Amino acid sequence: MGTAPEEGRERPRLYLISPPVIDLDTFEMAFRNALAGGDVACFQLRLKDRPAEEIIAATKCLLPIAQDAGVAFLLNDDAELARDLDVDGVHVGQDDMPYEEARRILGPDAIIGVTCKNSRHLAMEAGEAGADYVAFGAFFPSSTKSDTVKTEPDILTWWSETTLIPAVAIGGITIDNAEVLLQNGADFLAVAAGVWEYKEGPKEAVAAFNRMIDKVVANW
Ligand SMILES: Cc1ncc(COP(=O)(O)OP(=O)(O)O)c(N)n1
Ligand SMILES: Cc1nc(C(=O)O)sc1CCOP(=O)(O)O
Ligand SMILES: [Mg+2]
Repeated sequence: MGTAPEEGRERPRLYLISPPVIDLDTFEMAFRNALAGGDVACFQLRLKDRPAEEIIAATKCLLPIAQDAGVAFLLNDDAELARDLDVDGVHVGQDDMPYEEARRILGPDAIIGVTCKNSRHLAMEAGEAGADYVAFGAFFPSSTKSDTVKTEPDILTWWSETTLIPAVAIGGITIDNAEVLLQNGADFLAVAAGVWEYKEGPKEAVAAFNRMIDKVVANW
């Protein structure tokens, strides 16, 4: 991972979120293509409200691919399933389970991220509790999730000046709108539709995000 020498800030990275519903046969190839496109830090399997068997089957197929590529694999919502499937961690929202419970289930080494919407208070709470990252958003209208809270990029500036805990930016992020989030201090860009629905395909989307990140970092 590269760093920007002037500020000692880590190079921001891409955090892929799966579509909420997938056809595994098709998605496996899309996933391989995405990971072949360039640097990806993390993948979150977010099969929203799908049966456990579907999540288990998708994890068994996709986890080895992520591991081969050095990409962390997180489940959305379900810490117990994350433990049982031996993935790298879980993302929990405010209506899922408290961070502390997820940590108790998954142990000290798991990656646990917490949704903080547009709330400085929630982020401080999650950070003090020990979250590995806090997620702010939605910064832009999302075609993937409807119940979002509009969030302004300056929360990322405040967070990056307040703490070293990484900030994940999420919600409607595309290659065309992401730069402001990087300029404000996002450590990770969490993206679903902006990759899976990119007109030239997921591999080119990941490549284009990485080119954009490199361009921004070069000007720090
Ligand atoms: C990285 C990241 N940030 C936010 C969310 C949203 O979590 P949540 O509020 O629990 O909503 P659902 O994703 O469960 O619908 C996320 N999943 N990932
Ligand atoms: C899972 C999720 N959480 C959000 C939040 O605001 O907390 S927005 C979102 C959807 C991310 O997908 P896309 O990149 O297609 O908008
Ligand atoms: Mg959730």
